[in-house]
Amino acid sequence: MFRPVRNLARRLGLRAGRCAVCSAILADGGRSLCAACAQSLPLRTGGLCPACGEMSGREADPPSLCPECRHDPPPWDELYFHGQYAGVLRGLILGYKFHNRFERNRLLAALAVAAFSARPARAPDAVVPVPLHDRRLVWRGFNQSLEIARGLARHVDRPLLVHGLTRTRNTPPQTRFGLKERQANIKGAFAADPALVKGRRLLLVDDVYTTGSTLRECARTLKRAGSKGVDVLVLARAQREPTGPL
Ligand SMILES: O=P(O)(O)OC[C@H]1O[C@H](OP(=O)(O)OP(=O)(O)O)[C@H](O)[C@@H]1O
Repeated sequence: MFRPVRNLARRLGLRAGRCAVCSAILADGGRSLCAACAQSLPLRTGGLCPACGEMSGREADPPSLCPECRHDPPPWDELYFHGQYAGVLRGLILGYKFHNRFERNRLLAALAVAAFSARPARAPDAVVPVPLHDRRLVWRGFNQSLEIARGLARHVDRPLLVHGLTRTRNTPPQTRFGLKERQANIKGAFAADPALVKGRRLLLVDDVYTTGSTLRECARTLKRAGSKGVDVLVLARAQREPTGPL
């Protein structure tokens, strides 16, 4: 297909009938994944720290707090995520964000809903996406976290606070930095609107958690503005490399 037409069709989600991951033709046009790809997107439920999602144990192990979170608990109450930032899930997110695969929108929102619904969850008063700076928004054309948050807000039937948080600095992408630099890069980069968040229990949504610097900064900003409590949800949790870039 002529490339601009193909891209438009993708953006409009008009490639129904094919698996969103491998493009195999689906016998059942209502699904978005073939059986094999659906199997490669399992929900991670064990062998992890429930506070930060660090996956240090075997999957069969019950969740248990990691030493870091015991010593310095994160500024949120609950963390929900679908799976490790690797393999098919990582490919889905990267294609969505950087390779014009906007039609994955609904599938990624569905994975977020599955992560939220997998265990007894407290319904938030409202849902808040991690914002992009206006310049980054123009560059990408959409905010991936807002699109994921939109599906969640619909699922929990609560307001979506698109402007609950704003990004006040156009920070360079976190992917360029290691742990310490990520914390410095994102510090003071957000503002919260007290008129929207004060007194409310919020579900804060992002696509990927690597060091947690972005979510920590956002959660603290929301709490300083009077939020009653913050839970966080990400699609994927990256594992830290023992050495090398994060
Ligand atoms: O847990 P952290 O170490 O803070 O990293 C996670 C953040 O990094 C990515 O954003 P990035 O700033 O790279 O820009 P992007 O949204 O354009 O991907 C991602 O979308 C998260 O917001």
